[in-house]
Amino acid sequence: MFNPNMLKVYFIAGSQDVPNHDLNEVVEEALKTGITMFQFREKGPNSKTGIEKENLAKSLLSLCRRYDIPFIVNDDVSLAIKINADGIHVGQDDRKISSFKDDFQNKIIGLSVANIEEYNQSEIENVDYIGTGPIHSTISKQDAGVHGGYKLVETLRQYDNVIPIVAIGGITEQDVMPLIDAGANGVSVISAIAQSENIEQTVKGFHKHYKKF
Ligand SMILES: Cc1ncc(COP(=O)(O)OP(=O)(O)O)c(N)n1
Ligand SMILES: Cc1ncsc1CCOP(=O)(O)O
Ligand SMILES: [Mg+2]
Repeated sequence: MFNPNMLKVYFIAGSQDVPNHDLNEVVEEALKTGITMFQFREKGPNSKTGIEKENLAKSLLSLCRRYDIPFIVNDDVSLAIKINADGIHVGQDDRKISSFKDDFQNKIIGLSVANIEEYNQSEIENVDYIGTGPIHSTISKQDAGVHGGYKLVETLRQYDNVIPIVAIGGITEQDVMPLIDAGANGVSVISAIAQSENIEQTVKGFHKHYKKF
């Protein structure tokens, strides 16, 4: 089911990231123009909860299905199971993968890993990819911690030359080449797409840099 090419232009968003727009419209535009995976991250100030969150998740899931793009849920394992999402992304402080991995057979499991220490304490054998960052400073996650630059990816790639890595944190299209050079398989972005005034141009801009490889 999982293929590392899915990490190339991995869009992450929740309604809080598009305060003046309908998230369904933003995600549909991004799907139409070539994102390779989507993560529903409804989290932080002004995000939806309960039935509103669930209904939004369901409508975004059906949009992703229409474009045949994997729909991943951030953090909320119960929601992912309930709506039959294509996968789940968890961090170091979220639920342990061993506690839910049986429910995600043939689905995608992503884990945030920022450094070797986190790598060594993680159930790497149970994950399809790792999300590494923050590469740069970010406006989209208040507790993202100190940004570590391309070196974060380089260090993890030297340690494990197989695990698919997606970079995250303040990424724009100019970062694609150096991140791929550092060993990433793709980039994940919130604001570069969510705040774009021309989503088509932005998504195609990311893809353009892969064509140089
Ligand atoms: C692809 C990807 N990588 C990293 C993260 C961050 O996950 P986490 O550290 O659990 O933080 P929250 O996103 O839950 O605030 C991610 N979501 N996606
Ligand atoms: C979820 C997450 N994890 C580390 S940085 C980050 C936010 C990425 O958002 P942006 O692409 O807007 O910097
Ligand atoms: Mg998390």
